[in-house]
Amino acid sequence: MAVLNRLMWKRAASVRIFCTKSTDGELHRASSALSSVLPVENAKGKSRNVQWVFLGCPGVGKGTYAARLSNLLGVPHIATGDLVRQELSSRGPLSSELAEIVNQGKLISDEIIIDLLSKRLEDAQAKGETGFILDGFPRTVRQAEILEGVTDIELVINLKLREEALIAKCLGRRICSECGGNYNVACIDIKGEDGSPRMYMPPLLPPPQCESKLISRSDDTEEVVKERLRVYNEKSRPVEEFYRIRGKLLEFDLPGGIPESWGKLLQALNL
Ligand SMILES: Nc1ncnc2c1ncn2[C@@H]1O[C@H](COP(=O)(O)OP(=O)(O)O)[C@@H](O)[C@H]1O
Repeated sequence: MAVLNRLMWKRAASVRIFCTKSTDGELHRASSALSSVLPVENAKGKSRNVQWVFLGCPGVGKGTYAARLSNLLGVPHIATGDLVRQELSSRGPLSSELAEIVNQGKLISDEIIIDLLSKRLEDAQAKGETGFILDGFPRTVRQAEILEGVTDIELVINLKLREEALIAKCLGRRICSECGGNYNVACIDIKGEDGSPRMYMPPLLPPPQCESKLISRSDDTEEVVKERLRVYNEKSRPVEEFYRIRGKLLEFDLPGGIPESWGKLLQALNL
């Protein structure tokens, strides 16, 4: 109970960030909230609760592979993009401000994202979940520094795919508005050129009961996807280097769709 009280108090402090202009002090409060809920047993080797991060451009498939690994290893898959979308659909005080930023393809502030992540980790702690696979966080060097300051990330998997495939994959993405299933209607077939092999990614079509209920994300338009790629190169590419110099980065070039890539990814991860 004392732990919970402490968390609630820290939450109250970090929630105030929503109402005020951000300062380093407030970011510090948010990162304290984050450190108070991150699991520590892992570092002591009590159990194998992986603490992994997925990096990669929009549309590369971070969510797909992180979700599969989360099922396989029994650790929560925490996608900050999902946390942002939940906040948007809650129609809380922040939602219109966040919608504008997300629909322009920009990043939301480090303070807000850390606060959303802290709340999710509090829920994980309450449910007794241990370990995590983070997807979409960290996305700036500042976020990476904060995370590195509060926990020991073991491995960072950097998924890579050619840019023409990334755009087509984002534009083909569909979600079932009823069951939440993720599908992709794009059929990607890029001819091999200059020594690079042909890349074929078949569509991932929905079952008949979902077909009439498919929706697209509002930020998956061509203009916004291009802006998200630009922002990735500017703000998130340096995060790859941050982990590379710390010896934590595993580069993984996706050879094609899920059937072709999944087994190779498991091999690369020694699973
Ligand atoms: N770590 C983060 N820092 C800042 N903004 C974030 C972060 N994670 C998600 N977002 C916001 O949520 C949006 C959707 O995130 P996500 O689903 O991970 O997108 P993508 O498909 O571009 O990887 C991002 O474009 C950004 O506005």
